Amino acid sequence: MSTTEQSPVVWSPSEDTLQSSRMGRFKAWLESRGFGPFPDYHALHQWSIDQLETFWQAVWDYCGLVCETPAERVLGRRDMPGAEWFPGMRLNFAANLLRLADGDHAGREAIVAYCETRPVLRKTYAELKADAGALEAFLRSQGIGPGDRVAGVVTNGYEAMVGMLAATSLGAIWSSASPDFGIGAINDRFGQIEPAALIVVNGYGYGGKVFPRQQEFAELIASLPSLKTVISVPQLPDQPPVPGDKVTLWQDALAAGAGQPPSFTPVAPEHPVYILYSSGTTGKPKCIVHGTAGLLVNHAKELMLHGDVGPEDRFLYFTTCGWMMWNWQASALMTGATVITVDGSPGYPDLGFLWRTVAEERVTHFGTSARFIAGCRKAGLQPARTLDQSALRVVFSTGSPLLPEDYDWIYDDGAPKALLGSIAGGTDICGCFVGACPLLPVRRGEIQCRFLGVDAAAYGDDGQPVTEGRGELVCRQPLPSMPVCFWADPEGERYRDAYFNTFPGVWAHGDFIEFTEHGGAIIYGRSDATLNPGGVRIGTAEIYRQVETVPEVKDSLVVGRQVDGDVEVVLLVVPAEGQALTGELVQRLKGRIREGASPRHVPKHIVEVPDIPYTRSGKKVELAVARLINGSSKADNRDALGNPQALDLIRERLEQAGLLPAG
Ligand SMILES: CC(=O)CC(=O)O
Repeated sequence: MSTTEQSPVVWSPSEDTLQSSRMGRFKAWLESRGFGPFPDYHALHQWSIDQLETFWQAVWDYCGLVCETPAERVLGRRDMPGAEWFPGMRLNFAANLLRLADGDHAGREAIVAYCETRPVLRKTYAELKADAGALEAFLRSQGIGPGDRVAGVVTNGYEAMVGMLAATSLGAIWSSASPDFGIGAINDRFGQIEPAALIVVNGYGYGGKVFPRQQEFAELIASLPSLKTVISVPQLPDQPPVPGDKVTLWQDALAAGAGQPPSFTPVAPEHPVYILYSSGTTGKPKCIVHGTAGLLVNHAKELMLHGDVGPEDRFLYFTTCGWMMWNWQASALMTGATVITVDGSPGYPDLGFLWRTVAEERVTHFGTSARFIAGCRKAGLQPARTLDQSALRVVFSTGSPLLPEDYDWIYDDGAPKALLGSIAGGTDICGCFVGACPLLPVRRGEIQCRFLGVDAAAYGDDGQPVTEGRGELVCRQPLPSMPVCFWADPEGERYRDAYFNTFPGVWAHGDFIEFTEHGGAIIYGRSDATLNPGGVRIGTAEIYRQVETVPEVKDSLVVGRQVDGDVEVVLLVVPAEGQALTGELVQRLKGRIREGASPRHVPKHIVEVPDIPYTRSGKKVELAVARLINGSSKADNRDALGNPQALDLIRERLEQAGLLPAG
């Protein structure tokens, strides 16, 4: 079957969208300047990678980004790693995020913050800017300056946004973690970057429960001697603040700086704006440093052009401050949209909560994870039938590959009128290589396109492009949001090792991908987790696609077990509520995998387990289970996992099944 038959069109842009979406207008704007003509999106994409410098300057100009001193050119050095973007420019990140905060837009809602422990908070652009200025003034009074790290242990709410804007306005570097991280996990991150300031909540709410954390956070403060000042956020309003002599209350910090506007201190284009972290499942997380201009221009392209987000829109991405989607969400401010933040459990009080919020808040762009969409499908939710979704135009999904059945769910019961934008990239680029486009149809099971300015391809092991079929996702030309460096990696060795060792001079992302005949993409999982039974490379998502649409299966994880120089496929299954892995279900799963994928994919062993381990940003940790089953001596960093006890239970079950190596 061709991919056209496998991937029918499930959504098409209207004539109006083709003309009036920002992407449509950008295309027309370029054509009116003598570029093109571009008969379709793919022609525009080709031009964007052929004329990389003209393209990125056009994004900068069209999106209305601001700088104090323009760049001498778009690209200095072109090498990867080490490409030099916008040399000579001086700019400020927060000034760009707040570029529409004055004039007519000042009174518009900038942030609507939903929180399990406090009432909904609504703040205008004028208020957000004023609070960012006040907090910046307080930070400065504490001796915080450009290049210092300001760390946040915060929930996805108003204070996180104000903290980030205050820090980046003064030229400091923002880095955040979620307060449900263990102290060890936070220390693994912030201990490396030595923050000068910390903004920390006194606890948080999740799933209807309250988690006070003052004592643990006091220990965290004691373990970070670099701190000059700490600001305690009253996330649990009835609870005491985080104790300590460096601590100022949030409201006192704002009062101290009240009336001072943000300075919007100009910095160089490569000046770090964010430090993000790899998941760190073995050893300490890598500290990934993102530069100001590159991240900004790439987010402008992704949000305004690919996402079609603008000043009239209402944008909700469900995330925590420990995931790069938080930084992505924050950049929606530069579009002038209202950002609706939600902190707490996506399933509290029930799975319908986010969908109801989308309807009540007239959200135009709703972002979530593939896991959440699959959960809604499995729970039989039908938001499209019961809620007013007339405002909703785009649903974004990321975190893991979105199954074809989840496209069906969105278009039957979820949000049938919306463009379903499956987007993929990651922390490494704080953005996407492939994703949504308002000018293209959505095909079942396919990501719509390569993003503009992204020279993505699938490479075979020989370092040549694969024209048909699967390969390593690579990027052959510099992308502005590739990291400027890793923290504390002066020779750039860890950075090169992470992305440029497989194919010198070419970014290898670590995803196993196929580009389709429509110019779309399908991701089959992480390339380091691919299975090789009989020497044939299989992506883990190929098996999840078959297994996770069986109603009796709640969750699953697949790994390769090395036996006598070959690989056996081992599938772990968490049965749905009230179900068990019976002999009949095992046979049905095998049959389904054989038919839907191939006989090669059929697992040799299928084992029932109570839970699947996930990273803190919601990704299955296949490699930790692979290490376990293959007796690897590499130690797991349990702090990196959201539910480390799942690994212990899997160890027990694998042992009972005789699948662990002796000794
Ligand atoms: C955009 C992404 O790729 C986000 C993620 O999965 O981490």
